[in-house]
Amino acid sequence: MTALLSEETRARDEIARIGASIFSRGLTFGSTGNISVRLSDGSLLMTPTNACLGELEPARLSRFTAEGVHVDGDKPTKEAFLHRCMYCARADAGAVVHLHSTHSVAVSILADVDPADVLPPLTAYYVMRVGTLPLVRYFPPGDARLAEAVGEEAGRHHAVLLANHGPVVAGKTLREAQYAVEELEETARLFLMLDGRRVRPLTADQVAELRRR
Ligand SMILES: O=C(CO)COP(=O)(O)O
Ligand SMILES: [Zn+2]
Repeated sequence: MTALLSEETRARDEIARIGASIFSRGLTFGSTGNISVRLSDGSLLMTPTNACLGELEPARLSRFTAEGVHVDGDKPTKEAFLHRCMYCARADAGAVVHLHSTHSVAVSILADVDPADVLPPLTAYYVMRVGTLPLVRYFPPGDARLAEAVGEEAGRHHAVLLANHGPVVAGKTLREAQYAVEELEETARLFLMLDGRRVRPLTADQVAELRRR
């Protein structure tokens, strides 16, 4: 019990710290975005709805039992079901981060991207931390159909891009999810910067070599 309590306390503090870091660097705005962590007993901590990621209070985070019952904290994010769909499909996921990071959102609005894999393999770190990125078709924020559509991709992909909305990324740890969503955002930025230029993405062999590691 003591070990579990300290695990929970640490997770609450980490959510607030990483939320503040994300917000202070302009990676999401206003009250957009949400973060969750799965504890070792299967219970979930989530950011409350309409909370600013820059000002999270560890004690007010929403907590769900492993069975999905909201037991304490403020009213949870409207994307709670979406986060749960990610965890259901990915047994190894320990955290999920959803942001409205500007360049990723911009790419989610482009008409001519490949919905099976939105961004090209521009850099090794993108391939290592994100890999492939399917576009999930548009549904309103918080809609059960959006969560279901994410759930359909989540078994094969830890990162997805919600059309006209933003990225959702799972990781084994919150750090891992944070680093992956930041890599996605920077790659989206590079992709937009390079628009109209001739580019030399990694070759299929180079991508395959990174995946074997
Ligand atoms: O990004 C958001 C919805 O997609 C923010 O919603 P919440 O404030 O309910 O977490
Ligand atoms: Zn959102």
